[in-house]
Amino acid sequence: MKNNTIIELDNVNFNYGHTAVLEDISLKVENGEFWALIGPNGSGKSTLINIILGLLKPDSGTVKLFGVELDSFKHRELIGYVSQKSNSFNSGFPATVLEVVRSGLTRKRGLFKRFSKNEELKAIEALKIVGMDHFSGRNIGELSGGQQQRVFIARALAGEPELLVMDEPTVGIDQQNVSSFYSMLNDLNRDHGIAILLVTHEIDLVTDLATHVACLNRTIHFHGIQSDYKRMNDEKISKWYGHPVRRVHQHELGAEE
Ligand SMILES: Nc1ncnc2c1ncn2[C@@H]1O[C@H](COP(=O)(O)OP(=O)(O)OP(=O)(O)O)[C@@H](O)[C@H]1O
Repeated sequence: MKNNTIIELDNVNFNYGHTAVLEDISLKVENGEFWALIGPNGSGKSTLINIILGLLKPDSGTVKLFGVELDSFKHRELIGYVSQKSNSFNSGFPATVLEVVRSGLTRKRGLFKRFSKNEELKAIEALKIVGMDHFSGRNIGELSGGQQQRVFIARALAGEPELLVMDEPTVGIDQQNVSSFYSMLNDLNRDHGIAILLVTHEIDLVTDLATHVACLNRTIHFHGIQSDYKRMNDEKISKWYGHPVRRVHQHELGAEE
């Protein structure tokens, strides 16, 4: 299903009771783009994701996915979702890495049928993409948070999505592994052409990866290409964030451009 515009929000409003949480949100995500959605705590990021996933209905405005109005959209398999709470299995959880990834395929096979060889290969392929194929026989609960999160990306990839939506997938992952996690997302986007919508608090690191940035605090304060976001001064960002923000630039970290 090829459609250049993957997500199209037009004047979307959403309230919890009498509290306005999202106001006048308009945003377009095109095929192959990598969007970082940033904003302070409580700014409406998860609410917006839930609207895109069809879990919440906007009070007004329109949402189209792959060119189709949300109410009529049937191809949920085109969207893979990874939440911040995926990586919290305890060590005794009785499922192997391969089983977790294969469970991403069940929608297509129907219950109680055996997995075909082809599906098994798809699951292994997805694990290879996230660099976790050598863990396929291990119990999911024995892996670190970062490794579990890669497995959940593989699970989403096994369904062959065209868009990957992630809500703070690096929560609980240590800093060293966060960088390699983001570089894996970069490969997914560039080499496999998968569009990404990533909710994150990592306003420095991720904006070197994302092609586009949307800044949300109840309404969208900025949306556009990464270089324009980088050019904006920190005072402007602090203003809509509601508290002082200072971005650390790569050259300050001594990293090569
Ligand atoms: N089920 C709910 N009922 C009422 N209010 C809610 C509900 N869920 C969220 N809210 C409120 O809506 C606002 C937006 O919440 P949301 O979780 O979308 O923000 P967020 O940007 O994802 O926050 P965070 O970065 O802290 O995860 C907050 O003020 C929150 O308290």
